[in-house]
Amino acid sequence: MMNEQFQQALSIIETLKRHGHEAYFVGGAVRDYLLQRPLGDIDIATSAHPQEVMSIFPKTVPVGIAHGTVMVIERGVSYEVTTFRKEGRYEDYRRPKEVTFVSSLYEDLQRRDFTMNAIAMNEHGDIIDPFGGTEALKQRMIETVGDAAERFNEDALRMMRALRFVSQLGFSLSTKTKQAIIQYGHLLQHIAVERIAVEFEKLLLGPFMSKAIDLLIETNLFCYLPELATKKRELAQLATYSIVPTHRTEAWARFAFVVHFHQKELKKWKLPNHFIRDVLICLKALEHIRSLSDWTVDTLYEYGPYIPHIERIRAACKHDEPHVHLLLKRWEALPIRNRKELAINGNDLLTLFERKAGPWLATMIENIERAVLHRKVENEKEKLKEWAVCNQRRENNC
Ligand SMILES: Nc1ccn([C@@H]2O[C@H](COP(=O)(O)OP(=O)(O)OP(=O)(O)O)[C@@H](O)[C@H]2O)c(=O)n1
Ligand SMILES: [Mg+2]
Repeated sequence: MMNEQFQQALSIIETLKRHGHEAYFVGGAVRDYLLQRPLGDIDIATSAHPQEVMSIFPKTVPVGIAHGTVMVIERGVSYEVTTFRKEGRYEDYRRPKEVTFVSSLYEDLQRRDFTMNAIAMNEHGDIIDPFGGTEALKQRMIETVGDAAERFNEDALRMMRALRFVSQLGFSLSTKTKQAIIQYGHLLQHIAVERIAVEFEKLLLGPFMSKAIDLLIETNLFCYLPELATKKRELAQLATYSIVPTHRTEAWARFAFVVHFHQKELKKWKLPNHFIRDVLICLKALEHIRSLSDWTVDTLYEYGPYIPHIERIRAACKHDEPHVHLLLKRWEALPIRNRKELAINGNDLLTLFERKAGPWLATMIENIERAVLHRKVENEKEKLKEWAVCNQRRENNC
């Protein structure tokens, strides 16, 4: 029978039905349920209009009223409830500005991207599958609903979605779907970079990333991704890596490292600045950490929280085993993990030397930090004071 997440969501369907509307589970959750994979968000399609949905449920957020979507919150879980619709007028190959609500589930499913995503399930767990989605799941095949050209012209992002599903599920593209991507790949130029980046990130994180990257190359879709048109060879290199990234920072940093992206290129992908900063830290580390022996007391200390990312990327690029656990143990065993753990601070030193703050202070703290890290002195306040005074004398003598 239905799993727990669906059971929880059942009350939403039942409430809608009690008010005389049709309602079904649709989209990725039904697909993943049939594949016995962990479910993401649960989407519900209904004949009720957004205003009706908002009046029926006590807790709702109008997240996309224009597209017919209302978020319903029940017992702390949010569900996207979307009115049966077909896309309206298409502008510039992006999702339409307006939608037309339709009365039947069939028409709603008909406008969805792939057959595996166009399966509905009712409150009894019965499957409604007018486009052969379950068969496609069995065949492990990604196939557009109806005419591929139409589906990709409605929303060109769907071509990226196809490849990210390849990466996540290991499925193949049907011949007609692949041909259409080759033919309409250029439409991706009309899509907001942020939306492309979301799909590309999922592609980078998938267990079948290599297969997806190979298809990105085979279909020439990579030509329409920011800063990648000239990076065919580098992308092909990325496709040879077998380690599945465990984190988005790791995924992007590995990608950036292989295709030689720097700040400028990462900005073109419109990634948030704080995230770019994290990726750049990993890239800097990868320039000099090439083998396990490059992990020294100093590099462990410098990159601390980034060690897992960096080590996994290093290993992936070298077709080597990552030694994350070992390195984290070594990192934890360091006398200090960051400057805040020093048993002495700036104020202590100002008092000790009866001097005004100045550049000398930063140098002094850095010297103490290095000395503690390399076990030249114990991390104890009195010992550090003593060491600081001696250090100062030594400096003055030279
Ligand atoms: N460009 C798009 C985006 C979405 N959909 C439809 O809307 C559903 C929900 O979209 P979304 O949550 O973005 O994707 P999922 O398929 O649910 O994948 P995930 O599990 O990653 O959320 C999809 O299954 C598909 O039926 C579509 O037809 N065209
Ligand atoms: Mg979803």
